[in-house]
Amino acid sequence: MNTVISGLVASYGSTTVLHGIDLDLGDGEMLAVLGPSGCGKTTLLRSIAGLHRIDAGRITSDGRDLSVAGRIQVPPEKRGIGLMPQEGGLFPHLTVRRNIEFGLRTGFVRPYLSGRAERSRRVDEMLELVGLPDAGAVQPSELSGGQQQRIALARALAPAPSVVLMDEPFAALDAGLRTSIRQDVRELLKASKTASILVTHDRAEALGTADRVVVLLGGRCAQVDTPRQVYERPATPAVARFVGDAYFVDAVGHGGYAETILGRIETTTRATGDGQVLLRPEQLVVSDLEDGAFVVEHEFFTGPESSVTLRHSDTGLRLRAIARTSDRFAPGTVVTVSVTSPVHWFAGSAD
Ligand SMILES: Nc1ncnc2c1ncn2[C@@H]1O[C@H](COP(=O)(O)OP(=O)(O)OP(=O)(O)O)[C@@H](O)[C@H]1O
Repeated sequence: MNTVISGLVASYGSTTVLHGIDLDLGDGEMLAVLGPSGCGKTTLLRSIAGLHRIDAGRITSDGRDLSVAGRIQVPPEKRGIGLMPQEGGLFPHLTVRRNIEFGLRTGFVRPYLSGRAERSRRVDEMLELVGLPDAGAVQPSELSGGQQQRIALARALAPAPSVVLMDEPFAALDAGLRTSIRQDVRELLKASKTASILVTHDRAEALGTADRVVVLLGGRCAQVDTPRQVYERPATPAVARFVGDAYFVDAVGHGGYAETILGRIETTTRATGDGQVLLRPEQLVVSDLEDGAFVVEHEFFTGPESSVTLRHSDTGLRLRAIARTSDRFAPGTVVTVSVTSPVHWFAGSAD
């Protein structure tokens, strides 16, 4: 186990922001911390980096204490942790080579990287790793946003940290570039076997990039799990809502299925008694049948697919479904809604 956080409590003055976080980060693992604005994501990163003094709990790396509340506070530059801030934070007046070297001159330096020739070789190695072998002599301003992020990663990785912390590193990039650069960054971190924590409030970024996702709600870990588990088997209704569009429908469980106003639906876990099922838009299929129980309210064309909002005629329940753009659903059309895959079950009420 690489980095272990136990019982971490962090505050600003008398306001507690993190209320007892337990987390572990395995060797080479990529963890995404996903949560709404103000839930404490940056505070968690700053605590791990040693930039924020914790009030209770402990942070260790490879068995070494980095922070123990009230007793030990290893300074940031001695933690063996690399930081990749939002928008890269490259020094504009230094060449790319000098930017990467900067991390090798300050802070924790591995003995094998302490000589001048070794440092120079390491910079070349890092430029090669991030796919920009000839960029050493240029100024950061001559590079695109995506290239600057690669250099920021090269700088963070140069001292061979055991962990790299990334705070919304792709926020300033446009949508298309974001998707490709985050996969590049993931591959680079995996290639160098470096563990990492990515802070984001972008669901797709967290679910599509990390090995495990930490859903942080109100300064507490609501769930720590693989992206698929977090999405398909959320621990609580609040997690379900945060990681995707979620609709809850009253149901009565009968073992492997539940009875609902949409009919009998298979459940992923054993369902008994009163509860609710979680429906995601992509699980719903809309069919144009005159005896259906739903009415189309709106149809939004988004290019590859259409988003159809629906209302149950008797109960007023509203759902959103994803439909093929070749199927047209005009407002007012009477339709049936069926569920294509097993659904997640919550015992009791989801509210
Ligand atoms: N220096 C500070 N002094 C006082 N309160 C702070 C300070 N920094 C953050 N906070 C408060 O602590 C809480 C958590 O902040 P934090 O920046 O960790 O959240 P976040 O999840 O990273 O938010 P965002 O996604 O908006 O960056 C917020 O309520 C914020 O207002």
